[in-house]
Amino acid sequence: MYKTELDAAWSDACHHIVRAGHRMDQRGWVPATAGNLSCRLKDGRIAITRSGGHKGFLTERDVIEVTPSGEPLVSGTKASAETLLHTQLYAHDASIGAVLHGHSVAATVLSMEEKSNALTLEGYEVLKVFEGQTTHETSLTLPLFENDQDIARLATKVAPHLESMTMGYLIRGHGVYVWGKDMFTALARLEGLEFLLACQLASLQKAR
Ligand SMILES: CSC[C@@H](O)[C@@H](O)C(=O)COP(=O)(O)O
Ligand SMILES: [Zn+2]
Repeated sequence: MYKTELDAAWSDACHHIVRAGHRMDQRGWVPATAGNLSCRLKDGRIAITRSGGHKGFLTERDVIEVTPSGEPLVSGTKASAETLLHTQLYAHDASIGAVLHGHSVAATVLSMEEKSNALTLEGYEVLKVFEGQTTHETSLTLPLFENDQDIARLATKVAPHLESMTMGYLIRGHGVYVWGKDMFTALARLEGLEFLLACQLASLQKAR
């Protein structure tokens, strides 16, 4: 492949990340510098947001390349502190092309209210936004992991569950990870999920 084609693919990946970051910010899912976004190019390169950037003001310059084990390719650049949670998903499943992480109010509060190790959403029409669902008479269970500032250690807690997870998981008091075959799919899943989490939060508040 020629360098210009490689660069065009990189630009495209950055564009997807930047647009998704802006949308997540507009929806209130990534307050201040919270959240991180990545995608994997067809040639295997991994593009991820740099650590500490505001996702509402993302530009192409805030996207950096990391190796499959999460090391920045260019020294002096600092990849997301949670890069390992992205790269473990890419390593686990070759069909994953994008990973999104947000810190919405609903994901944060519900993950603290739920005391078990999973949160189940059921009976909602919007469950049908997820592929393969044809009725509201279904449920989606998201694994829920304890938060940990040691991301390598957190990744080891997530690892045994990778095989059984379909599209995402929650971290207690922290937020949500969602993935898909490409950025459009990951973003649509996140949007569906955030809607359901917001509904669940509203019914919890009503019940009190
Ligand atoms: C600034 S609060 C959120 C961070 O601690 C972290 O959880 C996060 O999502 C963003 O980290 P980052 O290193 O910018 O990718
Ligand atoms: Zn986070």
